[in-house]
Amino acid sequence: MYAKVIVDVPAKQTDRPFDYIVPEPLRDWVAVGSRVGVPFGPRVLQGFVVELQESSDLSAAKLKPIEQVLDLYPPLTPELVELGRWLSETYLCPYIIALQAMVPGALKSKYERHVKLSGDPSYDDGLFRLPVYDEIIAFVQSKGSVELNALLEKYRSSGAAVKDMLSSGTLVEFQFIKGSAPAKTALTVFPPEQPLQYVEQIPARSPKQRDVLHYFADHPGPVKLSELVAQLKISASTVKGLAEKGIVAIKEVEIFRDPYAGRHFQKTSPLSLTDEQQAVFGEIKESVADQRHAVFLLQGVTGSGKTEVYLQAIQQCLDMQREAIVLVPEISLTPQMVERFKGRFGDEVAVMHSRLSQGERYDEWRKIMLKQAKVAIGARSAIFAPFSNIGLIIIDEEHETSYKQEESPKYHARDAAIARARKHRAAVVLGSATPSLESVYRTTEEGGYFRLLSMKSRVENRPLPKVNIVDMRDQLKAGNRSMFSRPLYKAIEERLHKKEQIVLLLNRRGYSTFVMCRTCGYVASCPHCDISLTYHQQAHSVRCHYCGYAEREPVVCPSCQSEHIRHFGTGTQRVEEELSKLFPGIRVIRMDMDTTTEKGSHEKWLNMFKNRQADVLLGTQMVAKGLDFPYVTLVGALAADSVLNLPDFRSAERTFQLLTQVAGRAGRHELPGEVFVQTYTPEHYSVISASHHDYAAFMREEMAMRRTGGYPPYCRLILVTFSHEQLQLLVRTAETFVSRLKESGRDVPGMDVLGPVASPLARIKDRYRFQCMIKYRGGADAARLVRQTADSLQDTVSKHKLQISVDVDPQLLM
Ligand SMILES: Nc1ncnc2c1ncn2[C@@H]1O[C@H](COP(=O)(O)OP(=O)(O)OP(=O)(O)O)[C@@H](O)[C@H]1O
Ligand SMILES: [Zn+2]
Ligand SMILES: [Zn+2]
Repeated sequence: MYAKVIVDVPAKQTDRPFDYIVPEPLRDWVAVGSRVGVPFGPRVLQGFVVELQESSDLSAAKLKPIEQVLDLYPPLTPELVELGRWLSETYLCPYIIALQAMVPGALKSKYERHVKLSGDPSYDDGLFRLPVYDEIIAFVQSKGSVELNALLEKYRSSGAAVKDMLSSGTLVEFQFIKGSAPAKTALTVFPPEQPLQYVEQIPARSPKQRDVLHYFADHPGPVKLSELVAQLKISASTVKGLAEKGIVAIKEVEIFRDPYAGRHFQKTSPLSLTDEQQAVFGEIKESVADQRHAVFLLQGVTGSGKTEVYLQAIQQCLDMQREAIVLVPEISLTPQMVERFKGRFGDEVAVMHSRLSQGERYDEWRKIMLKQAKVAIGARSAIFAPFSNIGLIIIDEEHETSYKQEESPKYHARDAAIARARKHRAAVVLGSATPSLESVYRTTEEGGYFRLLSMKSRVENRPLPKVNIVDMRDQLKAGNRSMFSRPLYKAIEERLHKKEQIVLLLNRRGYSTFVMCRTCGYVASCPHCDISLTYHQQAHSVRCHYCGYAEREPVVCPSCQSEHIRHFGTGTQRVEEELSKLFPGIRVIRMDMDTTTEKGSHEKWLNMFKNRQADVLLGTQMVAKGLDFPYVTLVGALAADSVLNLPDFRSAERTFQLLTQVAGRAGRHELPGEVFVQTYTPEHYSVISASHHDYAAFMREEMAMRRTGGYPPYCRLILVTFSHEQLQLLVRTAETFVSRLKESGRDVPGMDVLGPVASPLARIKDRYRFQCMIKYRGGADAARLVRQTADSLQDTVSKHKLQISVDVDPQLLM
C-alpha cells in the first residue's frame, strides 16, 4: 500500500503530494487524514496522508516508508482533507498550511533536536579525552537518544565538549517530531457490582476500607481516586489495599480538561416562539429535516430573538442524530453566550476559543473527535470541527470581519461553512441585524441562491430605542470642548440618579492616544513602521501596535527640546478619567485590549456589570455585541465617525453596523432605552439610517454606491501586497507583476488590475509595502492567473527574500 503525503514545508516546490510506502505493521493505522512522520531528504518531517493507493507510479525501490504514525485516530476526516484542498485553491496558499489550520495548535508540528551516538561507543580512537566525554557518552547511551537542549542543560559547563563531539561525529543530531499532545489521565476506581458483599472480608482493623465499600453501595459507578480520597478523608493506600485484594480495580482513564468544570448551568427549556420566530424556524426546520443543503440569511433586528431560533434549530438537528456548529465572533463568545448553549444542551456542547489553554482546546476538540459532543460553538476556526455528520451550521453576526482570517490560509469562515455544508447536505443559517452586502447580494437573483428570512420586531414588541444624533460641531461652537455633548451629559446624570446602567462605546481605531509636541507639532512615531505610537498609561510608555516597539513616554520633544509634549486623543483611558472628573463617585468598568488580556478578565468585568457593581461599561467594539443586560437604558457612541474616516470602501457599512449593534444594547427588557450618537458628520446616510433603525434604506443607498464605484458585491477583489526593505527592488517587482498580470489577463472579461501603489500602511517592521488590487467577476480564472504570475516571480522572491502576500476577498485593505 502507498500513501500520498503532504509534507510540512510550505514552499512552492514542495506543494504537492509525495509518495511513501506504508509498511506492513502500520497498515491498520494509516488512513486518509493521518498525521505521519516521513523521511524527507536528511530529515524526518511531519505530513498528512491525503490519499491511499494500491500502487504507485514510481518504482518501489525509489520510495521510502512512512516512519511513524503520530496519533491514535487521524486528526482529519477525509472530508476535511478535501476541504483543505479547496482552501488552498480558493485562497491561494500551500496545501500544508490549509491542513494545519484545521487541527488544534497542540498538534501543530513541533520538532525537537535530538542527539544519539553515531556508532559503537566502546570504540577507542586512542586519543586523550576528558572524563566528561565518557560521562556524556554513557549518558546518551543509557537513554538511546537525548534532546539536545536537555543534554546541554545537564552538562552546562561542558557545552564545548558536546559541540566537539557533534563536530567530530561521535554524536549525531537528528530531528524528532514531538508526538501527539498528551491526553490527560486520572486514576479511577471501579467498584464491584455488589460492594456490601465484601464487607465481611474486611478485617475490623480496616474500618476505612469498609467505608469505601459503603460509599460505593450509595454511589455505584467509577469515581476518580482523588475525589474518593477527598470525600472520605482517607489515604490512597486504603483504596490500593482494596485493589490488591481484588475487590476494586484502579485504572488509568483519560479525562478531559473541562474549562467549565464545577460550573453549574441552569437547565433551560425551549421558549414558545413568537409568530416571526416560528415562521423563520419553520423554514430552517424543513430544510434540516429533508437533509437538503440551503443557506438562509436571517436578518433580525437586535433583540428579535435570533438565538432562541438557533437553539431550537439545533435541537431539531440533534433529534435527527446529526451535529451542529455555531460560530460567533471571538469577542461575543462570552460566558453569557456559552451559558445559553450549555444551558440547553449540557455536556453535548464543546466550546472552542482562543482564551482556553492549549490543553483545554485540545480536549474540547477531542470530545468532538470521539463523538462525545454534538454541538461545537466557537470562533472562526471552529468551522473545522471534525464532525462527520453535520446537519446545521450557524454563523451569528455573519457580517463580522473577524470571520476572515488575516494570516494564511486567508479564508472566510462563511464560505468555508458553505463548502462544508454542501458536502454534508446541511443547512447554513447566517444571522445578523446588519447582514453584509455580500450576503444580501447573494439573496438576489443576480447574486446567488441564499434565502432571505427576516424578523422585524423585538420579542414582546419591545420598542427599539430612540436614537438621537448629536452634532459635535454645534457643541464646539457653543463652547463645549469636552468629549461629552450636553445632551449625553444630562442623560448620564439622569441614569446615575435613577440607578440605571450605561454603555459607552469608543472605537479605538483611529482614536487611540498619541503623543504630540504642542510647540512644533512633532508626533512620536514608530522607527520601524509608518504609524504613530500609542500611549499606555500603566507603564508610562508609548508602543507600536504593529511591531511591539516600545519606549518611555518622552518628557522633552526630541525634535525641538520643548517640554510641552504630552499625550492626546481620546483613548478609553482618557474617557474614564474625564468621567470620574465630571461625575465624582461614578463606577466605571473599562473594557479594551489592555484590560481584557488576562484569562477570565472579560468574564469578571461582565459579571460585575451584570450584578450592577458599576454604572458604566465603557469600551471598544467589545461592548457593542451580543450583551443582554436588563438595566441598560442608555447607550452613547462617543465618536461615531472614527470608522467612517478610514480609507476603506466598507467604512460606511462598518459605521452602520457598529452603531446599530451598540444601539441594540439599550432597552432590551422592560425598561425603555435611549441612544446618543456623537458625530461630526450627522448628514451621512450611514448615521441617519442607523438612527432610524432603517436597514433597508441603508442597504439601498450603499448598494447603489458599490454598483457605481465597481466594488464588492458587484465584483470580487484580490489584494496583492509586496514587501521588502529596499524600495526600488520592491517597486520594480510590483510593476513587473502588474504588467505580467495585465498581459495574461487580457482575455478575462471584467478583470481589472489596479496599481501598484504604496499601501495605506506604507511600512511595517522596516519593510516597505506596495499593493495592487485585482477586480474581477465570476470564476476562478483571475485567482489562477494571480497565482501563476506570483509563481513566475519566484526567483526574485526567494533570492531577495521579498514577500508577496495574496488575499482573496480581503476584508482589510491596509
Ligand atoms: N419566544 C420568546 N419568548 C420570550 N422571550 C424571548 C423569546 N425569544 C427570545 N426571548 C428573549 O428575548 C431577548 C432577546 O433575544 P436574543 O438575545 O436571542 O436576541 P438576538 O436577536 O440574538 O439579539 P442580538 O442580535 O441583539 O444579540 C433574550 O433575553 C431572550 O431570552
Ligand atoms: Zn517639539
Ligand atoms: Zn512598529
